[in-house]
Amino acid sequence: MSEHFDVAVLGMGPGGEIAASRLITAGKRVAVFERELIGGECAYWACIPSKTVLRPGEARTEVHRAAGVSAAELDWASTRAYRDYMIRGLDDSAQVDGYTDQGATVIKDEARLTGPGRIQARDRQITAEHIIIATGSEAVIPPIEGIEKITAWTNRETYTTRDLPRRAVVVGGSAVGLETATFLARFGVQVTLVHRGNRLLGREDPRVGELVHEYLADIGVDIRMNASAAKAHRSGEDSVITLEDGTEVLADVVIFGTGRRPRTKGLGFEDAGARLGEHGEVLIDEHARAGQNLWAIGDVTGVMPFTHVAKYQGRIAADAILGQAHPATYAGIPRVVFSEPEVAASGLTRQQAVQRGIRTTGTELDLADAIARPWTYEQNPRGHLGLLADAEKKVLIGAWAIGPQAGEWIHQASLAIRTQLPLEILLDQVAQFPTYHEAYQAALEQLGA
Ligand SMILES: Cc1cc2nc3c(=O)[nH]c(=O)nc-3n(C[C@H](O)[C@H](O)[C@H](O)COP(=O)(O)OP(=O)(O)OC[C@H]3O[C@@H](n4cnc5c(N)ncnc54)[C@H](O)[C@@H]3O)c2cc1C
Ligand SMILES: NC(=O)c1ccc[n+]([C@@H]2O[C@H](COP(=O)([O-])OP(=O)(O)OC[C@H]3O[C@@H](n4cnc5c(N)ncnc54)[C@H](O)[C@@H]3O)[C@@H](O)[C@H]2O)c1
Repeated sequence: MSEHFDVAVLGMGPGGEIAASRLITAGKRVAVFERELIGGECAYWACIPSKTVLRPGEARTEVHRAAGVSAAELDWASTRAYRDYMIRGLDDSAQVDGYTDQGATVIKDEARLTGPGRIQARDRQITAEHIIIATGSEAVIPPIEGIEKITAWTNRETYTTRDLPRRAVVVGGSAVGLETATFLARFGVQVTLVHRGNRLLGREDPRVGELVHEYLADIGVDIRMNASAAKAHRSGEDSVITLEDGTEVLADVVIFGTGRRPRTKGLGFEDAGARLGEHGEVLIDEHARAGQNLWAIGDVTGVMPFTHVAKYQGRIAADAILGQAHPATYAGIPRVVFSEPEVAASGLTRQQAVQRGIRTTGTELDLADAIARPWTYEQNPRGHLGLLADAEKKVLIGAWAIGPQAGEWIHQASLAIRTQLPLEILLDQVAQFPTYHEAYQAALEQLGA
């Protein structure tokens, strides 16, 4: 006999958690399914451990760069201990109890859909009026001949490792690759970064890639551009990657930051009415609807694979189920890479704007030339801000920033892009002196806003 619920949530990463919590609070009868750990990739193997282990290196850099303070040393054993605390020792029993106490039915098993409104988890049959698919994504390792012979890690092994390797090859020059290279290099690991594109962070403005390249090279990362990992073999203790031009790079471990794929295979989503896109993602409308009473949120949708987007879509879907539908809009959502210093972007790149036929004006500001905060913050100050405006509508359409805490101060641009705030209002904003936010006024004046 099957059990019936108002809503079933498949996958309890950040997207599933937000949706489930909202629905439980609204009094719905909710069943949640999780095949691994409640909290998902983000909480145990991705955002949380990576940002936790990046922070000591960042703090040490700040100590070294601030005038009048010295002697900061990194300690892997205590960093690891704090990381393990932050990832709850890979134990989600408190989360299971928490949801159970709130009245949800927690099923720690893999679920698959067997038809509209029907779910199976092991031998348990469940029906639900609404189903939310929140099954996330999984790391992709490119098909490389000989890969089985080497020590190959993804983010999972990297961010739960007990011991640091002495030498690492990091494959992929996007968010995972850059954050991983920064973390390891800061802890004294000899890092070679192999990237097949001609610039790092290839989806961002080319200037961002250039600046990131300089900063990463400065901390000792050996960067190989236009280089694709073609073959792999083991030589004694070494894992060896042969690049397409025949060059060999060797290390104790090869870490892949080569993208992720939506987790949809074999889960019966199409039988329940969902349509999958060319990368296997569940296609959704602006309410996160994937079919009749079927919803999808987070990485599985392939819309913007970030935790803040998974959480946003969780709110969108839950509100639609609760009869308070409001459409999602993805304009101006920030994209931050927690390298050193941080890289942040929002809205369109110039290339994307041109493709949409927008006439643009843009500017780039070296923060040290324009504002005081970088100088009071550190010696030899770092930081740039780039702004892109629609020349006809006179609104901001894109922004990028590199500098200490850029992930915090990008939000001013995010809000302006999202709300299409007129440039003249933005220019009339008065930022606290001396802060990084002052860069916006300087850049807007340079832009001739
Ligand atoms: C190294 C790394 C660092 C990152 N850092 C950041 C960051 O700093 N900021 C940021 O915004 N994003 C970051 N991301 C991206 C972020 O991790 C994802 O966007 C986010 O986890 C997506 O959330 P989700 O809920 O869609 O899926 P997930 O977190 O992937 O969770 C999905 C859950 O569903 C479960 N599941 C899957 N299939 C089933 C099934 N059939 N039945 C039951 N359960 C199932 C899984 O076990 C998992 O727990 C990072 C990613 C990586 C790899
Ligand atoms: N701070 C954050 O918000 C954050 C941090 C990490 C990851 N993430 C998210 O996680 C997802 C995965 O990130 P990612 O960096 O793994 O994926 P990605 O898809 O952004 O980038 C993968 C990179 O690997 C390169 N690559 C692929 N195969 C290669 C090969 N054989 N040799 C050399 N280079 C190769 C690609 O050209 C690409 O640049 C992204 O969507 C990202 O947004 C977010």
